[in-house]
Amino acid sequence: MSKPPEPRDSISHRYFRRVFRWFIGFAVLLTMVLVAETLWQGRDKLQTELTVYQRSFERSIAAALWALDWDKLNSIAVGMVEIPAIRGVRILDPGGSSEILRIGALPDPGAEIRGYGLTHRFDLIHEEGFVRERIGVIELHSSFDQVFERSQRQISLILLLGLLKTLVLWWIFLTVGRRLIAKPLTEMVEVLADAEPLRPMRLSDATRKAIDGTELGALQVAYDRLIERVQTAQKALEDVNCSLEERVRERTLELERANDKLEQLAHTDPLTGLPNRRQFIAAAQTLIALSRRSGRPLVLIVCDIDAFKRVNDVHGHTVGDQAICYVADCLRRAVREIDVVARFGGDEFVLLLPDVSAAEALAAAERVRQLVSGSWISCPNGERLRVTLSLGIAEWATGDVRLEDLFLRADERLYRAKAAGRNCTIADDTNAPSTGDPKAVRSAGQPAGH
Ligand SMILES: Nc1nc2c(ncn2[C@@H]2O[C@H](COP(=O)(O)OP(=O)(O)OP(=O)(O)O)[C@@H](O)[C@H]2O)c(=O)[nH]1
Repeated sequence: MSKPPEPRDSISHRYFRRVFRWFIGFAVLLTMVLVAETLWQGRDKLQTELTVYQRSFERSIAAALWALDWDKLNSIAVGMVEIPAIRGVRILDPGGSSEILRIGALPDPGAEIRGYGLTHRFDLIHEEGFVRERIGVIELHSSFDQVFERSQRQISLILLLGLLKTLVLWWIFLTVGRRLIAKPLTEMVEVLADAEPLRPMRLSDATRKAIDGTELGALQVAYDRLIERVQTAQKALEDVNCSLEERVRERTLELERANDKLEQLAHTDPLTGLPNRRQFIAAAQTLIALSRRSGRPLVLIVCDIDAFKRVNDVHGHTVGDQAICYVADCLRRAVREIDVVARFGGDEFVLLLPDVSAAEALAAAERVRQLVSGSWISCPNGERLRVTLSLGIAEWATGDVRLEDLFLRADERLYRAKAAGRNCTIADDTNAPSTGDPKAVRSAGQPAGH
């Protein structure tokens, strides 16, 4: 199980850090606007309050000024300055240039900030009947502290709510972002890190639900489809592999069969199915070696179809082949299982008989000769063809070294059998052909096939 790569940062953190940088900037700006608006409203309220005080005091001040009652004027002004909204009172002459009375904190004449609602100035009017006369100008001064004092609660509330709003929003964004983005992504990474190769992404139900219909959901579906395609391609590859393996197996079998056939052909005579010269020599070497080791007898019989050239000439090669097969069949039937029978070439056959005495070998040779001559071959023209064999026998002797030594003696006896008139067997160096079958001696002077 491989450990998933550790991310350097959380995507939700990074994403929301960036979002909040902008969000906080905007929230601060908005809060500043709200604070400014609140201060502006505070200034308006102060203005209204000063107007209310103007209405309350203007008559008594105007009366005291008309009567030039300085004590009363002074006590009214002192009383006014005790009101929290009024920091200072100044009474000017009707032209508004010379100061008549000054109580409380007042800005220097040049430093007055008019238009900000901190100084409320109005005329003092004396009315008598229908006569209205301006007898002076009065200024009520306030300060920004008053505005702040009046707006303090509201501003604190705005700042507190702004902070709370930002924190709550930050928390909501992080929680939702973690649930919808960071957690599914982490699970995807872990699932992929632990997944078996070529298996679809197995996510929990909660995560599947959370990413359903989103880019992450699409990513998971795309991954699963990719795996499906890879699986299909892999299956196709396996099929191709299987069929290739099957074809290779078939080809190997065919080759093995062909090799067996070749092997068989290399050792078998194709016409008769008997072992050929090559296989006979190999078998003979083994039997000779066994015989030499055990000291048990081993006999070679060489046979040749008599006047076979004439068979070919008179009856054609097909009948000649038929005759060869007939003789091969007789040989097969006449010998034991352990004996080796082979077609040595042309119309010449050989038999190798282990563990037989000279007499038994001669009997076997005679059995073969009689079997061959005892029946006939049906020719296509309806004629009956009888073939005979001449045979030479030689027994492995103590002075023999090679197979050729045995062959020399057997061949020489075969020639003598031919010379003795054919259809007979010669088993020794006397000139007498085998007389086991009187017919053999009788037919010796006549050519085969007649
Ligand atoms: N039909 C056929 N003829 C073959 C085959 N192999 C060799 N021959 C013929 O067999 C004949 C062998 O003749 P020889 O053994 O020399 O002489 P022969 O006529 O048998 O006379 P003797 O051996 O003296 O009795 C030749 O004419 C070859 O052409 C074969 O596979 N089929």
